[in-house]
Amino acid sequence: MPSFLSCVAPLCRAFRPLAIFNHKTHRQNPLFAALFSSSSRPRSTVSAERSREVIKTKQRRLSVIHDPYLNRGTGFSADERERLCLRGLVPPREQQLEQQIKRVMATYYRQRSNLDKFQYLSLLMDRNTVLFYRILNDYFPELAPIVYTPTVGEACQKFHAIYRRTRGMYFSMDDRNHFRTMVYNWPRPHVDVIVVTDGSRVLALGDLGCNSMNIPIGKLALYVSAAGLNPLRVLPVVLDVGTDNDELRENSLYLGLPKKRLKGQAYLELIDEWISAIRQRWPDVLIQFEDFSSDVANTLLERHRYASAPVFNDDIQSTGCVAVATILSSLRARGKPISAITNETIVCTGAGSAGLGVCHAIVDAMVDAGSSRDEAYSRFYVLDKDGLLGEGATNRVHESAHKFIRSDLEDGMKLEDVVRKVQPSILLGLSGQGGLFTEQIIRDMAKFQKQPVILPMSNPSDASECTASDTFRWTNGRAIFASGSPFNNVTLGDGQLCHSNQANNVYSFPGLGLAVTALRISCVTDSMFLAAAKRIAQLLPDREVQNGLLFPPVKDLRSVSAEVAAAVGMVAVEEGLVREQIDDKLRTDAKAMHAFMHSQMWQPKYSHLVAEQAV
Ligand SMILES: NC(=O)C1=CN([C@@H]2O[C@H](COP(=O)(O)OP(=O)(O)OC[C@H]3O[C@@H](n4cnc5c(N)ncnc54)[C@H](O)[C@@H]3O)[C@@H](O)[C@H]2O)C=CC1
Ligand SMILES: CC(=O)C(=O)O
Ligand SMILES: [Mg+2]
Repeated sequence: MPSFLSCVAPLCRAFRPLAIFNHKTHRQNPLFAALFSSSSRPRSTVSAERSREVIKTKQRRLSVIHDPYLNRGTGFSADERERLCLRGLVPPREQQLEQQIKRVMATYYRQRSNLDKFQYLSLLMDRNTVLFYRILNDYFPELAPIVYTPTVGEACQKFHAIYRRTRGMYFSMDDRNHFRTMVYNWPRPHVDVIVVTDGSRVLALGDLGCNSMNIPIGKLALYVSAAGLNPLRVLPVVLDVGTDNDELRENSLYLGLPKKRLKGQAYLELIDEWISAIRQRWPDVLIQFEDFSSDVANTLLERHRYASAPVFNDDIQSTGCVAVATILSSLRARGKPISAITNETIVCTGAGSAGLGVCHAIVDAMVDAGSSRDEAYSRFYVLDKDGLLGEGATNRVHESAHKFIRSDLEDGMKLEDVVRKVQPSILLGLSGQGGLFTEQIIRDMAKFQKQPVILPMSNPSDASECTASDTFRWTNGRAIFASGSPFNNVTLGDGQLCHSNQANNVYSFPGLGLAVTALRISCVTDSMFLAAAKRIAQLLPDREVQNGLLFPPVKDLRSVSAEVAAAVGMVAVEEGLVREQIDDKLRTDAKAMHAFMHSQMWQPKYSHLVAEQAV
């Protein structure tokens, strides 16, 4: 029997010329109406109310302690100890979360390296879900660089060497034709978000094959911590389609298939089979494509974004969102209206999926601010490893780069020459090349612009095109700076405090996931990301923005995510993509939507464990 995907995919591909999702056209189309309104979940009306959580369990004794979601370590109450048969299995004195946090953090600080800290936190995550997320929330600015970029990069590189126990699911090319049964091996009935990678481009570290599992795990930890997704309902996935990383493939400790990467039609069919299997068990689940190399990232997004909803690519779309937010906020910092985005001159180094995703998102923002699409494209100068994309670049770049090809400048022109020639207001780094923005280039930027906007967005830290301290020194503190991985703020010799912002997609994807889950949004559209970007750019008062702080610090990510979720939710209502039945107040009142998103967040606290009778 032909699969659902094989039936609808050719029809959906016919709609691809609509590169920017036109929701009105799509809604009027019966095919899309059917796709986006179908659901296997029973409908219930959602309001801002939320009931207090009680967990019922049939488990007893050590199986309670060995289940990280039920385990409270020393924190079981007397009642729980009695009813769940835990007397004598844990030390006698009951402790509160605060005391547990104190002990865990003291041990954390004794870890010698960042990788040791990463491992220690992974073990905690395996042991006690609530304690892990409470600590991640309370110490977010300190711990995020460990569970996420930059340390997660090192943890991926060494995954085969430090592996301890499994988390998430692996679908390998040897499992083809079994995906539909394999999905039922996942023990939890509900999944809201899947982050999936094939490990073909992990940060700027290249092809890490099956070692990439820590990326989906890390991203999902951020979904839980930064937006309150339920940790029981997230699933990290690696598609092991081989690796072209010879060193890994030849290492006997490597845990993926020691085979070369699957390519071409066979690769696309494997992804089709996987998505179809996932949709069969969890029709509504949000699928986030993560760290797919640029040769497949766009193809996969276009193939699945309308055929299998909801799907998005984090590196293309959420990175675009945070870049637009950064630029809009930088306009406020420069004392300009945000509509002045149409006048920016942008040099972007990197024409991969992230670089082009960012450039296309900025084009959309310029069009939204009143520019024509052609005028918007003309504001860009995009470079790849061979220099400026001029007329000779047509054959070497992905078709999504064609609109950015310049006919007025020489193909392959060097970055320093481009900067001198066009005197950009914004310099974007999505090249993965650490140190690409040299002293000369940054000093030139500062010559041409009173407040040059310098955005080295590549990860991890070593791949950053420049550092915060160099940038502020070379511009005498005049630059507006945001990087992909975190840098400390910088105090210059004269005592001036310069803010280092983090332009990372963590500001957007968690909130998007919260909205999609809470409202059962059927399709992720580019207008949702634009609305989120505009919201993020307005979160801080003028006073702070004018001091160079572009958006709230990462410690406030939960409130940022609620704002993002509310913005996404309002767009979804307008576009007719909400499948949950919601009351009228939520449809019309942005404040109610915001309160609702807050109310939907999972909180890391010990809810009451109730012993259910085993049958
Ligand atoms: N801050 C954030 O939230 C995010 C950052 N990124 C980062 O963006 C970077 C790029 O990601 P992808 O586009 O997926 O990678 P990619 O490897 O597909 O693209 C890299 C691009 O940089 C170009 N390049 C290489 N050397 C260059 C040079 N000397 N000058 C100009 N261009 C050069 C390449 O030709 C290619 O076009 C990675 O470091 C990734 O970690 C990606 C997603 C989100
Ligand atoms: C942040 C991210 O998604 C990346 O560097 O790939
Ligand atoms: Mg990524």
